[in-house]
Parts: sequence; structure tokens; C-alpha cells
Amino acid sequence: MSTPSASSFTATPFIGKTFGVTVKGLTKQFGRSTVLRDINLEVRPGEIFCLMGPSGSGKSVLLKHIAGLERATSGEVRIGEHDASDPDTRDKVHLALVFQAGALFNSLSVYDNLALYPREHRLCDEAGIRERVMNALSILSLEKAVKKFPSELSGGMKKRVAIARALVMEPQLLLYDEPTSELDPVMSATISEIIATLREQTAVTSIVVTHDRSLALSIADRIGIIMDGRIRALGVPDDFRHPTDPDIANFLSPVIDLKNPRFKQLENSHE
Ligand SMILES: Nc1ncnc2c1ncn2[C@@H]1O[C@H](COP(=O)(O)OP(=O)(O)OP(=O)(O)O)[C@@H](O)[C@H]1O
Repeated sequence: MSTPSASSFTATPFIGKTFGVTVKGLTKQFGRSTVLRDINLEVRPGEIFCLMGPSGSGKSVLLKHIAGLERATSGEVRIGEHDASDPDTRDKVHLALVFQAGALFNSLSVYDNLALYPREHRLCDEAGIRERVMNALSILSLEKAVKKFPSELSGGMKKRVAIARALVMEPQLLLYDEPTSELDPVMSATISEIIATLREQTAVTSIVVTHDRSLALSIADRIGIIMDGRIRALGVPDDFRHPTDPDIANFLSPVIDLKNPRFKQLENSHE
């Protein structure tokens, strides 16, 4: 299988304008549970910002607010000068999401998965759609997969198709939710390289929710760590190589203690 590398593809710069994201005093409650607590954050135009944190800490909920898929209990999210929760913002900002599971339609070929958005939004005629789709597939070295169906693809190829589908939308803001989950280290490194190269070549602002420490340390301009609904640490990758905060250190390099009584409890729960 051919895997793309930074040097093996060239992206056409899509759209000159790119947007930053401002999160101000964002709090989100679901019923009685407070999931985000007074989040303040600035993602700069053209930046790769990696958002990390333990499971359940609120990363995906924050990403959904940026995508306009959740309404804040209080506070606000702005994309450039536009309110992220205003449905009209989607007409003004080309925003694309790369979801955890790839979210491809199994009944559609790779080509039709990519063509769906421009067809539904009547962005151009079929010849224009073909050009966009083939350009995105070539950027991700996926030309040979054009007629395949998602069930015929490996996990890494599905992630690349999901990124290609996002590119067809000519995004000015790209939101990735766990782009390397369930991938082996080589494919994870390839996806990281693709995210970095796309940003380099198209200047797209990229927000990446990830558990992948090596992805964040290798490609992020800045990293934010969210714990219990709050931004607990914010900095450049070098700040996180030898963290002094014990909670951050333990999150990034957990020490596994097999004598921990929790393991005994887990064992007993399976008896
Ligand atoms: N629609 C919802 N209704 C109620 N609770 C929700 C809803 N969406 C998320 N939550 C809760 O909000 C909390 C944070 O969820 P979120 O998906 O943001 O976590 P996460 O940090 O992305 O976790 P993971 O790394 O496991 O994906 C969780 O306790 C989750 O159960």
C-alpha cells in the first residue's frame, strides 16, 4: 500500500482567508452536570492547536461548540468575528469536521462520499465536483481507492478518506476529533504529517482533539490540556516535554502500578 508523505503530495492553496477561534467564558451544563467550566481560549488563524485531556474531560463537547453543534449554557465561541452558534456562520466560514470514526456512508463509493457535500450544496457542476474530488484524493494519495466502498478500506485509509472529504469543502477551519485513534504508530505518524502539511500548504486553522501525545508534541503550535472541564495547561510543545505539574506529568506519561488496588477490583468485577 502506498502511504503519502509530506514530500509526496502537493496541496493547492484553496482559499486565502483563514479564521481564528475565540472562546470566552464558555460554560456547558447537561442537566445538573457541568461539563465545561468558564473556558477561555484563543486559537490563532493558521495555527495547529491540539486539545488533550483525560477521557470525559470535555474535549469533544468543546469541539462541538466550535462547530456550532452545541449551544453554550453561558459564554460564547467566535470564529473570526462570527458567532459559532449562529446557523448563518456556516455560510460565511468553510468549516469541516473530521470525526473519530470517519463517519463515511457505507453504501457510497469513496468518490460519492466526497462528492456528496458539493452536490448537496450545488457548489459547482459535475465537472467542477470531479476536479475537487480528484484533487483531494490525489493530495491524500487515494486515487486508486476512488471506486472502493468504505468496507473495503483499512482503518488508516478510512481516516485519509475522511480528511479528503473535509478538503473537498475547501475548509478555512478544520476540526479533527481523534484523527489517529485505532491506528498503528506508522499510520498515526502519517496522519500527523498530513495534518501538518495541509496546514503548511493551505494555511488552514486546525484544531485537533487527540489522546496521541506524539502527534501533539510533533505537529502542534500550541497544546491545551483540559481537565474536569477546565483548561488546566496551555503552552508550546516544549512546555510539555518535562512537565512539572504532577497531574499533567501523570496524564502525559502515566505510571502503571500493577499493585494498585484498582486492578484487584477490576479482576474481581469479572469473576
Ligand atoms: N449530549 C450530552 N448529554 C449529556 N452528557 C453529555 C453529552 N455529551 C457529552 N456529555 C458528557 O460530557 C462529558 C464530556 O464528554 P466529552 O465527549 O467531551 O469527553 P472527551 O474529553 O471528549 O472524552 P473522550 O476522550 O473519552 O472522547 C462526559 O461526561 C459525557 O458523558
